[in-house]
Amino acid sequence: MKFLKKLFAPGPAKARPVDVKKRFELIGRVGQGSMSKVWRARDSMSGKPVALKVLDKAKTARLEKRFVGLNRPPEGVVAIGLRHPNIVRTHEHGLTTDGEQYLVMEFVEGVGLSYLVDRQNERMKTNCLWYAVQLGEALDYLHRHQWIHRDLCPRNIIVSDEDVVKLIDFGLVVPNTPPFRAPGNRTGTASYMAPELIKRLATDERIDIFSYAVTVFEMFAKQLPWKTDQADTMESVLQHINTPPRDLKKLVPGIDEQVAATVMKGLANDPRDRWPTVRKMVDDLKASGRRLNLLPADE
Ligand SMILES: Nc1ncnc2c1ncn2[C@@H]1O[C@H](COP(=O)(O)OP(=O)(O)OP(=O)(O)O)[C@@H](O)[C@H]1O
Repeated sequence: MKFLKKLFAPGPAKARPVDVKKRFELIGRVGQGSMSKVWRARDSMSGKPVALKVLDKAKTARLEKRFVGLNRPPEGVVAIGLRHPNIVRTHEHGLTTDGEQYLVMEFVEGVGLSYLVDRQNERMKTNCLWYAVQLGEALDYLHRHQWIHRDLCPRNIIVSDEDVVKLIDFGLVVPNTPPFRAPGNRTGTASYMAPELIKRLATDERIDIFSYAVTVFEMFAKQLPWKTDQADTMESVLQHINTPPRDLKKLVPGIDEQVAATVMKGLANDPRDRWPTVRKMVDDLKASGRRLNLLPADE
């Protein structure tokens, strides 16, 4: 309850809207997400390089309609409170003079996890398990702080030049409270959505465990657990929702049996058959990592 009170307590007096074009030197666009524009920028107040994310007003309003009456905290409010080495640090959030939400973040120099999944280069092969563990730590942090991410997938993850995994997008995060766990909308990315979410049943943090397992499966195999000729749509996902996933061990012949089994358990159709917590799944991956000598010495 304390958490809820804090979350919905009236905030400090509203900050003034910011004219981002005046305040920031926009060096170049780095990303076009489906909901926003992101720039590499320099903050004229601090002189520091930052990532500036400006959310599309119309698209954000459409998304908010899906949570009407639930008082969902906006992305900036969620992001500003997160402090974890595997979560991008948000320094500031607010409204632009055009009425758009903006976030100022640390700029992560690196590549998208989607790129590494696709390339399957030496770097990816050597670090795959280590990246998976780091991502799991970020998710465990979110769950311990009573959030459900709802959109975990390679598109929302950057791997820094120092091989540090950073979760970057909190646009669909919801509090892990009864109103948000009730059956309802299907926001997220279709191929990573848990069956209970697709079937519009009650959900909880185990939907993230499913998305995490799909992501890790893809990191090892380059392919999704379910074969599909079609794009990432709800229709194609509905076609395979009741069929078992492909066996990671068969798709990636050299993979360690325990690692493969850990990932497959995260993909169980019934959430009760999945890992009960992401902590348990990450600890299992970590134990394999230590046995196989695939983690840094201090892990
Ligand atoms: N802090 C950051 N540092 C460097 N690049 C970033 C940062 N944040 C975002 N980006 C880049 O901007 C892109 C879009 O960001 P993000 O995923 O947060 O936007 P979005 O509109 O919520 O996207 P979507 O809804 O499609 O997932 C990312 O894929 C990444 O390339």
